Amino acid sequence: MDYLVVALILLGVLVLGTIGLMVPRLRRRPAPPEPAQTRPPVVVEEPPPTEVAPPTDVVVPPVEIEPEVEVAPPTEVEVPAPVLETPEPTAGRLIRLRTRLSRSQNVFGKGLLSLLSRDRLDEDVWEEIEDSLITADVGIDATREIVDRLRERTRVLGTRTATELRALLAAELVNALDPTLDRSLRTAPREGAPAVLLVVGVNGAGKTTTCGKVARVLIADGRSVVLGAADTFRAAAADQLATWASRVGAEVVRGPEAADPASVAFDAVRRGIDLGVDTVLIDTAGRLQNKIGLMDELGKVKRVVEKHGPVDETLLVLDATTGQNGLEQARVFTEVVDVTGVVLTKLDGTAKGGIVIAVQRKLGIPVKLVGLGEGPDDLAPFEPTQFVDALLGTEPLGSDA
Ligand SMILES: Nc1nc2c(ncn2[C@@H]2O[C@H](COP(=O)(O)OP(=O)(O)OP(=O)(O)O)[C@@H](O)[C@H]2O)c(=O)[nH]1
Repeated sequence: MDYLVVALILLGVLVLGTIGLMVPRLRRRPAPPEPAQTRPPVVVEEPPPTEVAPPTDVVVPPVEIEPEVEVAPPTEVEVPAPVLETPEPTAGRLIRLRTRLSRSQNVFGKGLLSLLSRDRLDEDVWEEIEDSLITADVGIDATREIVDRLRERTRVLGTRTATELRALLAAELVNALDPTLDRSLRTAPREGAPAVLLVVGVNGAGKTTTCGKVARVLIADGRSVVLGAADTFRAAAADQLATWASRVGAEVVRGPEAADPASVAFDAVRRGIDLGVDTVLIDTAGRLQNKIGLMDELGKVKRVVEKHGPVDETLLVLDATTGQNGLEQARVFTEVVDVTGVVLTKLDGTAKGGIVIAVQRKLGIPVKLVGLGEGPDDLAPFEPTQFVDALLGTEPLGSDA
């Protein structure tokens, strides 16, 4: 019996031992792998108890939901085109500028008319009339002719009233300006090639300004233009020309500083041909020391340009304020190049409008354009009748003004 009890105890110990061995193993197997804890355990301190505020009515502002912004597809940024000026049409410009001309010629005109209003036209009065004309730069020869004719007609016609005398004087002045001369500018293209205009004259006479103004005149009349900056002597001249051109959307051909003027002129004409424009205007330098230098330079410009075709017009720019002295200088140009027309500038700045008559007589070349101010449109086609009327400061008689 004792053996049986001992055996049962042993069996019980064995069973319990086996269970004891199995349980830890079973427990360990399904346990998920513990994350590796490297930090030391954090001790969380309990916050001190806070007083809880009694609940209040919280006004929640309405949430504005922004409408979805439509993002436009990227567009190309448009650079605003430069605002081009619209030059005034040339028709009637002299009439518009008449006030300016009358103002500058006020003394001359008024003086003449008051002489003609005298009761008796004796020798002294005729002498005074002569002096007035000479002072106004009409020139001695032209003055004598004008006064002689006027005296003769007054005598023959028995003219006495101031109005009649004024009309006779105006007629003589117009006659001295030879209204039959062709004053048109040859600016129309020929056989598909642009007309070429050379602009020459002494330094400071207003060549660059005139080129700019003529370009505007042409553009106003519906023509297309290329400008050639062949005044390479004065660097600012090309910039000046470029400014004029940009205002009306014309192109300028310019060379590097001190470039050969002839090569710039040649390139300008070629560009004009390539673009198919109507007219190419070439600004030249005037600062030439002597006739030989002038001949060399202008002669070369002309020769080189003529490789493309003939020069249609050579405009001589003359400063009216330089009077008879300017005329002498101008004559040199006419000996060097074949001048086809005169542009008389700065007539607004002199009381000596009679220079127009002297210029035509001495040079034998028609005045085609007159400059009456620094403004862009202060250039007008020359018209003898309107000019004389403005010169005498009276209302035009029998003109279409
Ligand atoms: N009052 C007045 N000024 C004018 C007129 N024409 C030109 N001028 C002025 O005369 C000055 C000389 O003009 P430019 O065109 O530079 O003369 P330029 O002959 O080209 O001179 P260079 O290039 O030095 O040979 C400028 O200040 C013009 O504004 C005009 O009809 N009236």
